This record gives sequence, structure tokens and C-alpha cells, in this order.
Amino acid sequence: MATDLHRPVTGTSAAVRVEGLSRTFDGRRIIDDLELTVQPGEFVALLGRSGCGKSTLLKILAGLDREIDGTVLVPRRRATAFQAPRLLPWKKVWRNVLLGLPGRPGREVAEQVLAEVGLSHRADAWPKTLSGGEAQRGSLARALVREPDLLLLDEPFGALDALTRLKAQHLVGEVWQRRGCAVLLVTHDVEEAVLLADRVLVMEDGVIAHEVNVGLDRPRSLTDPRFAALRGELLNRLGVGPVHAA
Ligand SMILES: Nc1ncnc2c1ncn2[C@@H]1O[C@H](COP(=O)(O)OP(=O)(O)OP(=O)(O)O)[C@@H](O)[C@H]1O
Repeated sequence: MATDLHRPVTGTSAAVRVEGLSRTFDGRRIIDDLELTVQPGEFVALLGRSGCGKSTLLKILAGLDREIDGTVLVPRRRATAFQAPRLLPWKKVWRNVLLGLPGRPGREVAEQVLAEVGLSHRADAWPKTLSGGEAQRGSLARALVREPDLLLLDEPFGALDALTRLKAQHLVGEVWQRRGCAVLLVTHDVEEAVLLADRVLVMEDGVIAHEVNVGLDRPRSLTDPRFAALRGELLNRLGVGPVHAA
């Protein structure tokens, strides 16, 4: 197995470079000679039918799955947020934020990033008392505190109600623009992908089968006919069938 997971990507090179990546589970090749490049500061969304291997790819990039063939180059400074916020219930929010940071950072480090995600008022709360949106902000804060060059997001808004989801999407867009890190967002939501990403990838049969450059100015509007056209194109790619622009 030619695994090269921790060779840092430096200088002007890509934030993610994946070459000839394959992953097999129980004899099934879920990822099959996949190629992927993400540029520094680029926001990329990854769509694909359920079970096509999106989360598997993200876990590999996060360094959580190393049973692979191929080459994966990612920055050392990377952080992940998942659909389930995974905050430790026995630690207050601010202590959760500092998890995984080396040394013994002070509370002010957590407070700074909690302010960035609008959660300062819940710093002393226990995770079980947070709303879904607050818990997801906590999870995002825990990722951001590492000052990642690459932020890996796996359906982070999937469990949120529609309004909270919109707010969380807005927050991630803001954070990305402010921080300038590369983002790879796995999502089922085509609108979310077009709203946030520079480039939308569609995964199919173990590879990146399609790629769409969004190319719309930000902030983006769902009522823009070009938005609707991109959404329709992607839905067709996903096999959801013709969708007419509003
Ligand atoms: N640890 C594992 N052992 C065996 N099979 C696995 C394992 N992890 C994932 N798989 C299988 O690999 C395939 C891809 O899973 P993955 O979770 O990456 O899909 P996904 O595209 O993220 O799906 P969804 O959109 O439903 O979350 C699935 O068939 C899944 O059952």
C-alpha cells in the first residue's frame, strides 16, 4: 500500500492532492483510482448518491482511514466537523473547543473562536443543553480553533431545521471568506453546494465523475436564474431528473 498521508502540502501547491486513490471494503471497491485537487482557499462541495463513498473520502483526507492505495497529500493543519457535533458531554462548551489543541491553551483562545461563530453566550454551557444549531457551532469552533488550512465538513447542517440550516450555511460562508482556508464540504443538498462552493464535484462509481464551476458572484441568490440553471444541471447529474428553473 502506497500511503503517503502526512506529507504536508506547502508553498503554492494545492491544499489537497489525491492521486490514484482506492479503498475497498469487503471486496467492494468503493473508491476506484480517484483523482482530486483542491486549491488553497478554494471552497469545494462534494455531492453524490447515498453510499457512493463521500464520507469515506472525507475520512481518508482527515487521516481517520489509512487502509488505502494511492497518494493523499493534505496540509498538517486540517480539521473536521461532522453531522453529529460529537461534543464531549462531560466538558463545558469552551473546554470542548480546546480539545485536540496541543499544550494547555487558555480559555481566552476558546472565547475568541466562540465569538467568531456567535456562541460566546454558551461558553459555560454543558453540551446537552445546546440546541442543534448551537451544538453545530460548537463543533465548528472546535475545528476552527486549530486554524486549519483545510476544513473538512461532512454534512454539518444535515440535522438542522431549515432556518437554522440557512444561518449555519451563512456562517460557514463568512468564516471561509474571513479565514481563507480551503473547504471540502460533503452534502446531499444541491442548493447548499451552489450557494457556498466555488466548484461542485459529483462522485459516482468511485471517482469524481462531474465537475461544475459555479462562477457566480457572492452573496448568491436562490432566485438568480443562473443559480437555478446550475441546480438543475447538478440534479440531472445526480439522476434526479429535469428540474425547471423558477
Ligand atoms: N467501515 C466500513 N466497512 C464496510 N463498508 C463500509 C465501511 N465504511 C463505509 N462502507 C461502505 O462504503 C460505501 C460508501 O460509504 P460512505 O459512507 O462513504 O457513503 P456516502 O456517500 O457518504 O453515503 P451517505 O451519502 O449515505 O452518507 C457504503 O456502501 C458503505 O456501506
